[in-house]
Amino acid sequence: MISTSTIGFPRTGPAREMKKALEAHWAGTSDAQALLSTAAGVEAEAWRRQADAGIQLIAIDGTLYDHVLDATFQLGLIPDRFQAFKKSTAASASNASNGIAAGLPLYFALARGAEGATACDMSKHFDSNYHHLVPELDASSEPVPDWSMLLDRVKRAQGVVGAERAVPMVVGPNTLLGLARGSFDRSALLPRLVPAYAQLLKQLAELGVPEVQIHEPILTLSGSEELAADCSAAYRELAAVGLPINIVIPYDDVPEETYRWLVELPVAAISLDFLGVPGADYGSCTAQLIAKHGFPKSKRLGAGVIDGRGAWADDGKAARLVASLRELLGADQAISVQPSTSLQHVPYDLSAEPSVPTGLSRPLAFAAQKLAEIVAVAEAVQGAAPGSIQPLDLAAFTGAPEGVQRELPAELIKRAEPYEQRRPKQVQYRPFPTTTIGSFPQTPAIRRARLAFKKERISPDQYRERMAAEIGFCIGAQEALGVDVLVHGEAERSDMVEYFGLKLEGYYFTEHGWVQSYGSRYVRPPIIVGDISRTAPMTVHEFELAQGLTSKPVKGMLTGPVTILQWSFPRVDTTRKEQAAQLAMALRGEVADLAAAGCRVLQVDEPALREGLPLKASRRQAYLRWAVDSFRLATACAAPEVQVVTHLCYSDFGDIMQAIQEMDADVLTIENSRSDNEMIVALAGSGYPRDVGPGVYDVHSPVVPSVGWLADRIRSFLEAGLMGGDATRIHVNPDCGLKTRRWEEVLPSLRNMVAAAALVREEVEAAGAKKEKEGGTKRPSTPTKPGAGAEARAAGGGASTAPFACLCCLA
Ligand SMILES: CN1c2c(nc(N)[nH]c2=O)NC[C@@H]1CNc1ccc(C(=O)N[C@@H](CCC(=O)N[C@@H](CCC(=O)N[C@@H](CCC(=O)O)C(=O)O)C(=O)O)C(=O)O)cc1
Ligand SMILES: N[C@@H](CCS)C(=O)O
Ligand SMILES: [Zn+2]
Repeated sequence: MISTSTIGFPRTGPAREMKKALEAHWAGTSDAQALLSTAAGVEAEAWRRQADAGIQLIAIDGTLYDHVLDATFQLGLIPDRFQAFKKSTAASASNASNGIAAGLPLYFALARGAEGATACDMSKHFDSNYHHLVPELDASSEPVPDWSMLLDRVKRAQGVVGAERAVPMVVGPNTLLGLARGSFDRSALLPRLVPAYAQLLKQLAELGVPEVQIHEPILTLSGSEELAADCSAAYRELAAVGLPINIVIPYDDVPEETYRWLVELPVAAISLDFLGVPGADYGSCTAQLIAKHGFPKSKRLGAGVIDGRGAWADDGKAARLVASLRELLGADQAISVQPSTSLQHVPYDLSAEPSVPTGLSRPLAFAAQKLAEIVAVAEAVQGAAPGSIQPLDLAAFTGAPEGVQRELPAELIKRAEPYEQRRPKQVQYRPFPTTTIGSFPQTPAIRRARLAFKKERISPDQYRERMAAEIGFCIGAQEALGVDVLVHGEAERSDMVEYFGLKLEGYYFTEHGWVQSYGSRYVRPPIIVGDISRTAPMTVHEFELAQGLTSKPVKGMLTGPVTILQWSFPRVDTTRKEQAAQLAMALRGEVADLAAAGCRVLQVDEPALREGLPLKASRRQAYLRWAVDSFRLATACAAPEVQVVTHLCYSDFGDIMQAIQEMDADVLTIENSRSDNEMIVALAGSGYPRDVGPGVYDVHSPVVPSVGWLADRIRSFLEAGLMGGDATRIHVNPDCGLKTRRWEEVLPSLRNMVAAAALVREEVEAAGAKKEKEGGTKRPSTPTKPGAGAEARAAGGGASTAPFACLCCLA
């Protein structure tokens, strides 16, 4: 009764075929049919690999961009602003032989935005570094399902692996609603979605699939216990179709109360995550839940025991776990061995790596290797020899445990002076100072140069010169645009985490270990294999080059310890907390070196701070404590005069406002533009007392925002009451880095951003002057808290023309 199954596989292709095909299609160099044909090839290759590995029930995965978008799109839940695309899709579908191809302009408009329609918001998928597109719903949302994409995929899969092994997968209705934004009543909308899913199940049954996987990770969240009645009703209706359902719940254990009713659902199989987050200091409670409450004999237990999102091989634990489940539930209990999450979170195949250091090739496992592990575990347990899988001695290759930074030293996490005292000593700004988040376009030329350097076709000196030229160009461009606080552009960083991993001791790097981050954007997470330390400065050279070219402040630019950890594959022999502390100590050295090199504004990005938040409310405080303390450990050595900026993006931060304040940064730049000022309202509402740079435009869209549109955004910050209307404390910047954009988009976008800031600045100053004239009231842009003295002096000396008043001007 032990079988094998998957619940998702990398959708990238072994050699990033999907990325290349998508980018060619968007660039207009390949048509829809070429894109669909590449996608079909990539999908077939993935299914074939799973079949060849011996997996019995193969999840029929695949997407052109994002699987959550696929569900929203096929349910026809299209926001009104895309009406024009909807109509043109309908028109071309009626003429075209291939309706899927005809739908692509609308599909990609939802994903990437288009003229007149901003893209759907993008958000972290649970606590992973994958990003889904957020469904937008309202009370009147009515599905208009067309499941052609999925049905077409299933038919193709049946041709590859046989009808008996091809298991379709779809994001479930509870999860879709749980991830959606908008004003709607979940209980009212669910019954409207369910018939659309039932229609899919009927069509799948007609195709002769053995079962369907309905992915419901939303059931891992605290609060899911309240879904009992709605979810049970929905699954009763779906089960009535007669197609066996496997409800798949990855990313964490389910809350105990949820487990109680989950096992009663009329489904054929329940797939649970037995592992949770790799390296977390808390474990998954799934095995305990089963031990305590049992598991119904009538259903198959999908045992997610192979780590779907860690890079390490199973160490024998999986077989032991399955064997113990079998002992508990009986040898007649149907159990399927499978990954804890979709394997989309790990690279495709370790054997593609040209050089894996000795001692690592056995313990590491990517998607292809994990398939073999699934089969080996099932065979071992079936053959009653779970011990045949040898445990690994992790300490043997991860270095001496004595080197581990176990605690965060309390005396090192406080800055020398409190915020109120140090902020007046830092760089002061005119109203609406403009800046960017760090990266500028990673052009094909930059990537080619890096490749040439790696392949030793150019010397280290030539590569350094190339990067220096990029920095020069970048500084020149920002000067010409009139940006106030400059950045060096991050040309030398292939990725903001990979770069630091490469410079730090304790990491292993892959050459082909790509993992999809969103759409056509992939990352190569470095793998932590030992204790982490810094052996030399990592960013000082580039900072000095850039600062040497301008008198405006250039931001020192670092990635924070939590983000480096979160976007690496962590060790599993020590906790994440300990690894974050090691990273923080290494970064602390860099902060000191940057400050010594004259850095006045230091940005430490923590976009993954929220991503690392445990899904269960009860586990959050402990995480936030060490996460915030790690950031402080890295930054607290900065002198009071150094302005510490942090940047957060890719998440909603409403529920960690307190932690954000505790980071003790002087300036917070935060993604904002896709979420309708939600963050601004939250910040204004909480009376956040420090400088804020809310993103004014979406960096994921190729659309160049107009001056008028940007000015409205900036005005809306004042209207929301941000910083009490003190415009010198409201920084104007894009949502995130510009590395994915082209200069042709960046230059006009930034030009418009600077112009919009100037426009609203003039308005604010004119309004202030008028008020002053009328009643001698204070100018709205005059700060009343820290920085007031500096601003007053700067204003006296012509604040509206000076880009900023720096420390030396104030001396
Ligand atoms: C901020 N984000 C990040 C996340 N995670 C990270 N680890 N890093 C992040 O920055 N998570 C949240 C968000 C997600 N956002 C993004 C945004 C952009 C990307 C991205 O652009 N990824 C690139 C990666 C490309 C890359 O690193 N390339 C390497 C190798 C160069 C290369 O591929 N060379 C080619 C030949 C090139 C040629 O001839 O033109 C080759 O080897 O074949 C490099 O630059 O050195 C992407 O393009 O996908 C990711 C996440
Ligand atoms: N400094 C980084 C932050 C990304 S979250 C960048 O600009 O790309
Ligand atoms: Zn960002």
